[in-house]
Amino acid sequence: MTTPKQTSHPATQHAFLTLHEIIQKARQKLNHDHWDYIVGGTETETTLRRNRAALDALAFRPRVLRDVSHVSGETTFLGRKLRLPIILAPVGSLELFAPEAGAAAARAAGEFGVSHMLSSVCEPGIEAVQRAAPDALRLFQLYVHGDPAWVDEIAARAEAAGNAAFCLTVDTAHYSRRERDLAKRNIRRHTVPGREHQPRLTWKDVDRLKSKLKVPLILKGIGTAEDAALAVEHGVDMVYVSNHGGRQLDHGLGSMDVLPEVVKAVNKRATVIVDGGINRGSDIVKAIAAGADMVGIGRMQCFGLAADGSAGLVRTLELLEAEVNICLGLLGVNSLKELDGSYLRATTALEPSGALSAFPLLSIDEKSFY
Ligand SMILES: Cc1cc2nc3c(=O)[nH]c(=O)nc-3n(C[C@H](O)[C@H](O)[C@H](O)COP(=O)(O)O)c2cc1C
Repeated sequence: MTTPKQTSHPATQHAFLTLHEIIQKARQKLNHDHWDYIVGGTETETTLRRNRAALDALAFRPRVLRDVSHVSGETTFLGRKLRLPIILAPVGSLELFAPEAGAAAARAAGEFGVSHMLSSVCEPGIEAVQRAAPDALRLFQLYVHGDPAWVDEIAARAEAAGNAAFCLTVDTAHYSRRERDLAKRNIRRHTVPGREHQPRLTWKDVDRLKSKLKVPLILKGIGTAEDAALAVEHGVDMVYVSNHGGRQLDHGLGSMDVLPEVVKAVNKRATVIVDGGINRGSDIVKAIAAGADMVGIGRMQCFGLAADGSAGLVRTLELLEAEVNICLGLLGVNSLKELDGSYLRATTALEPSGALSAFPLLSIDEKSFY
């Protein structure tokens, strides 16, 4: 197996030898409000748990004796070579618990070699993130909080700042009831000015945006084959399967249960991205084997940043890379390209699934309410 490049400081490597330790450190550093903001979902948190349940219900079918001495999780995305098929998913309000917020995340992405998608509700904003990480593969995600002229102005700024793709999040027509936040009166995000534009969006807005953009258009929050097919018909370049990490519609399917129908409907006419519960290298491998081109990482990104800023996030990515490479080698392949559905089999999950069930060595009570 090729030795993965190590880019974090030896002290950071020594401090975090497992992803468990990253999360444990994040828990120690975060106050209860910020912890619950990150780990929480909507109402019963069923969609959130189903994201993990769908991953946990897939087992691998390994092949052996195939010379796996040159394993690599590399891929090409938007014309750039990446070390892993990862988009650091858009996360709003990162500044609450990570001082440099989107700038720290973009810098980590550039330093390690993955892509970063900045949320329109994340500090320090488009131009400052460009200055912080000019060479990183940067993408931009928008919540529509204004009229078409407002959207066009932001799209033009995102393009001028070198963002390689523009993403519209479409699973937030209404802001959900996230009860961990509500019960603690942590409700700043529930009352954003201009939010009334979001429920009015239709496919006509997608057509309008597509006709204006010079960079590829991504729709984030696709949850059915029907909408995936519509997206392709409307010229969307990338279909992003997501339920917002279980933070929007409750009682939805896990993203990995939706992925196969979307892959089939898209039929290679667009790039397919998936997120939701992807916390481990083996989860990344499962998603790619099931037909995704790229995966989004939400909460793991938050934990890495909370644990140790940009360095903590680079370390998180290194650990994910180690897990991906070992998983690929043990499956009998040297690259992601060799994966397909034959490496997966449906099974039953062993543990009750939850935001932290990929980390059984932790003894953090996910359900406790502070
Ligand atoms: C704290 C937090 C804030 C988020 N903010 C945004 C956002 O601003 N825009 C967006 O499209 N998705 C947002 N998401 C959803 C993520 O982009 C992503 O879809 C989700 O986190 C993936 O699931 P995971 O956290 O299990 O990896 C947020 C998620 C979290 C955890």
